[in-house]
Amino acid sequence: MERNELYPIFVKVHELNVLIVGGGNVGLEKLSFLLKSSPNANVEVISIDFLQELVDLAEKHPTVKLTQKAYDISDLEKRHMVIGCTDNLDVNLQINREAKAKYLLVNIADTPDQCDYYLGGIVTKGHVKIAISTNGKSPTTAKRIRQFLEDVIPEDVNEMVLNLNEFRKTIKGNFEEKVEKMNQVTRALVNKKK
Ligand SMILES: C[C@@]1(CC(=O)O)C2=NC(=C\c3[nH]c(c(CCC(=O)O)c3CC(=O)O)Cc3[nH]c(c(CC(=O)O)c3CCC(=O)O)/C=C3\N/C(=C\2)[C@@H](CCC(=O)O)[C@]3(C)CC(=O)O)/[C@H]1CCC(=O)O
Ligand SMILES: NC(=O)c1ccc[n+]([C@@H]2O[C@H](COP(=O)([O-])OP(=O)(O)OC[C@H]3O[C@@H](n4cnc5c(N)ncnc54)[C@H](O)[C@@H]3O)[C@@H](O)[C@H]2O)c1
Repeated sequence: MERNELYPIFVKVHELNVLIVGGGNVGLEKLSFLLKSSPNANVEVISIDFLQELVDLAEKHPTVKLTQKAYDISDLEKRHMVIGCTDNLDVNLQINREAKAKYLLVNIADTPDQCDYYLGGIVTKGHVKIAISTNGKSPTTAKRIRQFLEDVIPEDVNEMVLNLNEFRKTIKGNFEEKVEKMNQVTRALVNKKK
């Protein structure tokens, strides 16, 4: 069977510069998911025209900038990541090519073979964040697993994180002793009831 070789990372998009090219339905979907998880993401959306819904969403997020123009290579200056989602295949291919030449991470929405990275389904419970990918095989499955986990993971998992964060500051000893202590107090979570 083909392996999933993707390596997930959690990116500080509020400290990076993200470019989205294309302000239509797909641009709106990608921007919505990005802002849902990262409301202060630094994003510029460049597009010939914009869906009104996308304009309304951008107005609620001061770190989102909209620029009305056709894409050209200069738009890739000072970016860390790029998402291309125009309705012009040639432009999307051009974005992919030009971004790759600059060693930028590029995603051409809904086009797995043109992506250096995929956007995933995301579950957020306070400080706990879980990202889901099906290796690009079934976004619908990623969405359903996201909905399932949102339902079954309790909201107060965040309390555990905060409590353990406090507790860990009180433990004395070397690194091994601390790890042992943290494992001791959380053991009940994984020991199944007999
Ligand atoms: C997770 C999520 C995040 C997000 O969008 O931010 C996401 N797609 C979502 C939903 C969704 N997208 C589509 C449908 C319609 C049903 C369907 O086709 O299944 C639905 C479901 C719905 O809307 O109900 C259309 C679609 N998408 C892709 C293709 C091409 C293909 O599959 O080959 C097609 C067909 C286009 C066509 O037919 O022309 C490809 C990609 N979509 C990905 C991410 C990446 C892989 C993620 C992974 O590894 O699993 C990848 C590879 C690239 C990328 O875009 O990053 C978000 C759910 C968020 C959530 O709800 O939590
Ligand atoms: N809508 C969907 O649910 C869906 C699903 C799967 C695939 N797709 C595909 O994804 C692509 C985008 O779909 P969409 O629904 O977002 O299209 P759309 O027409 O709603 O939006 C495309 C956007 O790209 C912009 N654009 C076009 N050329 C540009 C350029 N040179 N520079 C900058 N901006 C430019 C347009 O101004 C427009 O805002 C299409 O190829 C479509 O076939 C769409």
